[in-house]
Amino acid sequence: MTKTSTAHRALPTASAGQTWATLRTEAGTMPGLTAAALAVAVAASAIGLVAPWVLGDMIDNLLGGTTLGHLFRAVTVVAVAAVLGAALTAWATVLVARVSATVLARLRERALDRALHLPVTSLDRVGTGDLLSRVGDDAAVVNTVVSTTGPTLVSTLITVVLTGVGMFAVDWRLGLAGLAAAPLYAWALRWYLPRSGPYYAKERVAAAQRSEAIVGALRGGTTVRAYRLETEHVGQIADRSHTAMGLSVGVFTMFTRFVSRINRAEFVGLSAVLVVGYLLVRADAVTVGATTAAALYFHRLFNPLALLLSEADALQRAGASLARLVGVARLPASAAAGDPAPLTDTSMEIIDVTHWYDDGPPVLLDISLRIPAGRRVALVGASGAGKTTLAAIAGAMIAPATGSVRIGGVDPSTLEGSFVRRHVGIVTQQVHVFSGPLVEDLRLARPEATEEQVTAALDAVGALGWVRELPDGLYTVVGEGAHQLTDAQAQHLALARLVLADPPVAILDEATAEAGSAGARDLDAAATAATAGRTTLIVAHRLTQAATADRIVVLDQGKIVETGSHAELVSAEGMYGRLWRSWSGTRAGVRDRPRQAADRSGRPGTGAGVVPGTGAVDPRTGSGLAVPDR
Ligand SMILES: Nc1ncnc2c1ncn2[C@@H]1O[C@H](COP(=O)(O)OP(=O)(O)OP(=O)(O)O)[C@@H](O)[C@H]1O
Repeated sequence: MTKTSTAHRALPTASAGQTWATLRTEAGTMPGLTAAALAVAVAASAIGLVAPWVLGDMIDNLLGGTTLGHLFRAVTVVAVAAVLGAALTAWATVLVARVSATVLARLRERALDRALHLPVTSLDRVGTGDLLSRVGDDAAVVNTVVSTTGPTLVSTLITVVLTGVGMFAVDWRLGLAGLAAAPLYAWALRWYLPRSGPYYAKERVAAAQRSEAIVGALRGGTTVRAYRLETEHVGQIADRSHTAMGLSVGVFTMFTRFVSRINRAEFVGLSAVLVVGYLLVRADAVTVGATTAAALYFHRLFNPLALLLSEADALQRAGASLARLVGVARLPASAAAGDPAPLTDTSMEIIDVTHWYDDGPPVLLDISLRIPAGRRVALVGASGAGKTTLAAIAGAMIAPATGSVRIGGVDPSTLEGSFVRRHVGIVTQQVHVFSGPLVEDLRLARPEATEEQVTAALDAVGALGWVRELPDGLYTVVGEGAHQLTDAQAQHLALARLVLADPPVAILDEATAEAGSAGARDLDAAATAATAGRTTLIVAHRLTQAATADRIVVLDQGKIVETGSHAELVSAEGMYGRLWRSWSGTRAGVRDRPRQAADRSGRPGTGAGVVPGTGAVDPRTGSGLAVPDR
């Protein structure tokens, strides 16, 4: 069976057509509310046409000699139209805001849902930054437009269209005269848009740099004072403030010039209507009242047009943000099907799996592997050999390009994601510790767990000692801005969560500690305890992790090159045997070496262990594959 690889190089951005289609579909799920919002907005704008019309009519009547009663009726109609128009406008604003806010909220939720269901490797690849900026910054940009100017813009747009129609209804020649302003409006916009975008971007960067200078100086206050750097820092902040201020003034000046161009367009348009009106009145083609109505209609366009034009760049920005949000929201929903049959057999089978990312070369080739229920298999190989990819496929985090996986004889891709998660526990290299009391972090694995059960799980993985020593023990608030845990402690927690969740199948891929260190011994013992009795696939970043497994599978460039028990592989003198001997020889030196700086993923050094191709122990980590500490 061939499946499409689900890894994404970057999160998609929707095209304009797709964005509109998504918005229409979303609005279409609330047909009553959407139709009511549009109808009320159209009625509110249409009622605004009444006053100029009546005033024009009144002027004609005055010129023709009218009665006081006629005049009074006209004034009453204008007053009623004004009150009704105000009420309808307010109502339309509320309805449009309700529709747009609901659509945005749904899009945001959907985008978050799709993002959280992305295959883990894809998420690693695209980075959480892009994702956060889409569901955070982009949604906020759209939200600002939707909640502040959005409803006004919708009614403004309708007003512009209806007023234009109104002008043509009075007299088509007067309508055409009004249109004379259109090129000038377009020209003003063409002048403004290409300048405003970059200017605003520069202004935002300058403002960010100013904040950075201020925050940097405040955070490093002690050092700044200790080295008497106050003057330099104040100078730097002043420089940046000056730049930001200069840009803000520049933005304002540019906007003022833009407004003057709009005013020019208004002047030309109104003059054209009046001149054409004068000529038509002289030729007896229209009345003075009709010309007045047309001029009033045109005047009525001033504010809406100015608003639309001045918000054009905000709209452009909101459009771009919306397309990014919709791009993620349109990702296919996670496959969920089938009635989950209870797992009676907990063996795991990987059948003829070949995998590649995007259009890249295969990173796994024809892998077949069976782990009998309750047994532990270790994956060993150089960095990039495909261990993490195979573990991710085994844990149904990504679908293989070809081939399949069976857990208890069932293909996990045909089961509900939550069902798979209940039966397959995964401990990855990056453990996230959620902010809050430590006990709550552990209860993520089993919300109903009692304090005794949580304590027992910590005890099982040997973490109870250090947890008790924390300022508030189990209730210590951990995570960002609170008590910081080390990488190894975070891994301990992940293993304790595994014990609490108690899945029959476990997949471990951690490379926190350096081989030979006390931390590694603790984590290896913790992993052994946490996986006892479970069908386990462990990505061995240290020889110590592999040696205790029931079976070791050596991967090289995506292929299985050796398999057997530790003893068998050592005596076979293949790749594993060479690594073993090499590592044993350097073990004393490794033990004394200080821990390398963690890389981006929180793993020490390369985290890999084996230098590709050579089969030698990586001199940077000294990890390679594992010798149990004796
Ligand atoms: N999401 C991804 N998109 C594209 N290529 C990827 C992705 N993840 C891994 N790869 C590539 O697939 C190959 C196998 O990577 P994988 O992480 O599975 O190897 P590994 O043996 O686990 O390595 P390490 O020990 O360094 O983690 C590598 O060439 C890697 O660059």
